[in-house]
Amino acid sequence: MEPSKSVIALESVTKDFSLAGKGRVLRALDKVSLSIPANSVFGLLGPNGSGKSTTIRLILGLCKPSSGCVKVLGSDPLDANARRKMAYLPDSPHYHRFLTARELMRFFGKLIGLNSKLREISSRDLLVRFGLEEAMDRRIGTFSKGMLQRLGFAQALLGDPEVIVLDEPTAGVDPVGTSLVGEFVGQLKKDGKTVVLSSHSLAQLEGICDRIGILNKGRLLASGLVSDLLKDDKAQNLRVEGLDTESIQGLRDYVESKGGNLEFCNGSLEDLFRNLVAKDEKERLAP
Ligand SMILES: Nc1ncnc2c1ncn2[C@@H]1O[C@H](COP(=O)(O)OP(=O)(O)OP(=O)(O)O)[C@@H](O)[C@H]1O
Repeated sequence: MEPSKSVIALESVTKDFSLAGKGRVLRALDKVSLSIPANSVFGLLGPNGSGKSTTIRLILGLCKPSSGCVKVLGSDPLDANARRKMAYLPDSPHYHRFLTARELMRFFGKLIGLNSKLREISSRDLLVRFGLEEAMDRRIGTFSKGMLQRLGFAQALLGDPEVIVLDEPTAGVDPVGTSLVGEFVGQLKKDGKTVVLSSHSLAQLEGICDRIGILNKGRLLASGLVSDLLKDDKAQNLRVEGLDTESIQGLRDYVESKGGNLEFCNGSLEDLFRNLVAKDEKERLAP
């Protein structure tokens, strides 16, 4: 997709950080280009230090590229109009313990400029939607982790944003919380939103994202539709049970000698990720 049609576009973005006192720079992102179309769920994957948070910060306008260009909804991420349509949920938001859920929603509603009527209606609707109806007048300090997670989702949706950025939404979350993230993101997609999320949890992202970008040491190794990337990946699995390698080979020879085909299925996102990172590491070591 052309960058102009993207909701989020990075064009050859490099981000260098100067290392204080060392007179050197650290290249956190190296000529990264990616394009995220409207109504997609884009997962940023990568090992520690690969540049996921830096990419998110650039998209949110919290830092500027050293070179290259970032556009959100066709504008600079610092453009007030673009910012109004963006929401961000950090991995572990810190809310004031003494506020009630409703007060917190009012507070954020005020911050984003909702008038008092809309603030009240949206706060209530969102708290109800995320199962916090009974708890909306309780202090946040008494909330369980799951309730805090749901409150975070409700807060992120105040102002009806078009683009929602979730930083590591599945980090440190149990399987119930993880499936809630899946449901939440699935609903956002149905509502026509564009979602960007980062994670180390490959298996979880596979069910949630329709597009991914894989980063390693600041380089974007692959990006696109999960289905296309997995189709292209050379690592495929043969799904058979109870056979050793020799028998599988025998089975393959036999089937092929009869003019038949063995059924292959796509590898997992985990395989794709591991293969790409291993290949990149090998290339970096090559003289
Ligand atoms: N403000 C900064 N000053 C100096 N170096 C930085 C700064 N922010 C990030 N870096 C470096 O840039 C690289 C990419 O960091 P980034 O936080 O984007 O990676 P990440 O993929 O989000 O990592 P993690 O999964 O561990 O959170 C790392 O080497 C990091 O140390």
